[in-house]
Amino acid sequence: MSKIFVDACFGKETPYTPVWMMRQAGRYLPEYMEVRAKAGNFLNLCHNPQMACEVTIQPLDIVGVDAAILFSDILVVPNEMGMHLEFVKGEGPIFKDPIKTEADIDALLGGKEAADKLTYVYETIKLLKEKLPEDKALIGFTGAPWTLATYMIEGQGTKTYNICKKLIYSNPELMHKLLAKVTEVVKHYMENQILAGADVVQIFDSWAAALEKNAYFEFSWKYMVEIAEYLKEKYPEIPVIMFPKGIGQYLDDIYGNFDVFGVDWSTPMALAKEKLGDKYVLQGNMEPCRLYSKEKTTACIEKIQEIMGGKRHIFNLGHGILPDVPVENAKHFVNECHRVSKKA
Ligand SMILES: Cc1c2[nH]c(c1CCC(=O)O)Cc1[nH]c(c(CCC(=O)O)c1C)Cc1[nH]c(c(CCC(=O)O)c1C)Cc1[nH]c(c(C)c1CCC(=O)O)C2
Repeated sequence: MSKIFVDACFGKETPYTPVWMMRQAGRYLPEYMEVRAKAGNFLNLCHNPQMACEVTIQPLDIVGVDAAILFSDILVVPNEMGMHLEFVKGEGPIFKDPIKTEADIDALLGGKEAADKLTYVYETIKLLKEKLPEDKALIGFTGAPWTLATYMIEGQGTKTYNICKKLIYSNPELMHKLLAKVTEVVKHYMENQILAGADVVQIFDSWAAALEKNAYFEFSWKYMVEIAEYLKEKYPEIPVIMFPKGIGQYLDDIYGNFDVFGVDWSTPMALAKEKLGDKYVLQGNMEPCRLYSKEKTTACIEKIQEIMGGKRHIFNLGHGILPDVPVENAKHFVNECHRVSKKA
């Protein structure tokens, strides 16, 4: 049976435009909070395939999205490369011993060896393949090497990226050494997710907008394309989605072999269509805060539909759903995407 989401990723005609939401398995769902409480904490939940499988499926049953995204986190990768990871309440993720020197990079586990340690992720995918309805796609994912490196170097989330930028402008070779090492792990990580059963993969570059244009293409996009091209060469039937957040000013320079370009909420959809719509299927891009109003949600969905015309498009938010959004409004978003795009 063909999956509407996979068809849409390849730009094929579908009965309606499929929709999913970044961060769709998460804290706005009381059912998620229940499972997380049982797990004890967020990382335990990521490490437990049964529970991770359960929360991955929740948004399909509750909100009605067309694809499931594997429940995990981008930071399990540096964690399995040997960095101690903690999620501190109210502060987010913390690496207590951030990368500072070449010796720190050399000490990290690399390549397939590191990727093979993420067994709980592959177990979750295998369970999901048994449980998901045949017509629903499963999206695997990774963080982009640059976004992962920001946490590995800063030790936590950052507003200024000043330690990373100091490295980029004072010792670019060292930054490239780290990025190249993370890239090798991520290639195998994505490959392992595909072999376990992921139907589609997305690369999240959440902190793309931290870099000026030249630096962005040199320190981030190049590595994302390297990963995408590795996967497309071996697994052409698996769509690759790229999501570099906040780089609407750099669209003229986007290149590479991948299928779907994720448009964030700060980039006008019409601009993305003009610059990239012939080359890539576009995904996005409602401002997630519109979910606080059903009216504003409908208005935005109608506008996006008018621009995209139901062709070469996947509905999504322009970044993750926030924890205090009413579930009812998330359902409204999904229903409206289906309503406006349904073909007679
Ligand atoms: C930057 C980043 C991270 N993680 C991720 C990114 C890139 C995507 C993005 O930009 O949103 C990706 C991610 N994180 C999570 C998913 C699951 C799948 C999904 O539903 O999208 C995905 C795809 C679960 C999560 N990852 C996290 C949660 C919240 C943890 C909890 O349950 O308390 C979830 C559901 C925690 C997390 N994880 C991360 C941070 C900064 C935080 C804390 C911030 C916060 O609390 O929102 C790192």
